[in-house]
Amino acid sequence: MTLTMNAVTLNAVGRQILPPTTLHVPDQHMVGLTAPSGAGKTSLLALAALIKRPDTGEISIDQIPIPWGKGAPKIPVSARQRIGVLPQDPRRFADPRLTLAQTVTAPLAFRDRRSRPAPKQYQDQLLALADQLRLPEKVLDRHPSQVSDGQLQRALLARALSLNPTLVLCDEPTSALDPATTTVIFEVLRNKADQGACVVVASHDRASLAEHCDEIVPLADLQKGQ
Ligand SMILES: Nc1ncnc2c1ncn2[C@@H]1O[C@H](COP(=O)(O)OP(=O)(O)OP(=O)(O)O)[C@@H](O)[C@H]1O
Repeated sequence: MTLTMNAVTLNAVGRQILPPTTLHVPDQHMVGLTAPSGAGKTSLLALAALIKRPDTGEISIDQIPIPWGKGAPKIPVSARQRIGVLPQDPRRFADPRLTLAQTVTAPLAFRDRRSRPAPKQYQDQLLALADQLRLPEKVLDRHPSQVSDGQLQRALLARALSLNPTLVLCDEPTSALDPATTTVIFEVLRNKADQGACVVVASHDRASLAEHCDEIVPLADLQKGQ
């Protein structure tokens, strides 16, 4: 999958919180995005994830522009399911009522129109994802409050990868994590890119970005000359 964002902007409460920004990420490519706090990287990722719509500008996936605005067709669920998102702040995002096994397999259950979590039905995928992210099997039956930040973050990345997305977007995936967990997460993302996905990682961890990404792009550079 390729992602192109052409001069996208985003407004909130009457002011522009993301100035015109242009980003192109080809497939098999992993881009590290850096920016000072509050500069708009979470906003940019929300646009790329098709969670928010840009106020101006255009987003294309595989060179096909996403239609927005009045009368535009709804973005199909199948298109959204090709996008895996790891949000900032796992503690806020994770549902405290679900076990890690239920959390990881939730997108599979949703895809199959199940009304409730069914991790037993997806045992093979669950164990493969847990193995990939070095998530011990014994923690899968625990709830978020019973696991470490690193284990929770790895479970949320497993969840983001559960439908084998071709676009992977991560917002500060390793902030406050130990070096071993950081390495696991970056290696898994690198593997996804090597297998053909387009990966965008916003992070302050320059050393990890330099080690694993194809390029590091400061957000300010995406806003020059627009
Ligand atoms: N819903 C909102 N209403 C008003 N302002 C907002 C809203 N969401 C974000 N902002 C503002 O927009 C700007 C960009 O926010 P964003 O979360 O995208 O930045 P960020 O680069 O991800 O920051 P951080 O690294 O601190 O998470 C910030 O100045 C923020 O205060």
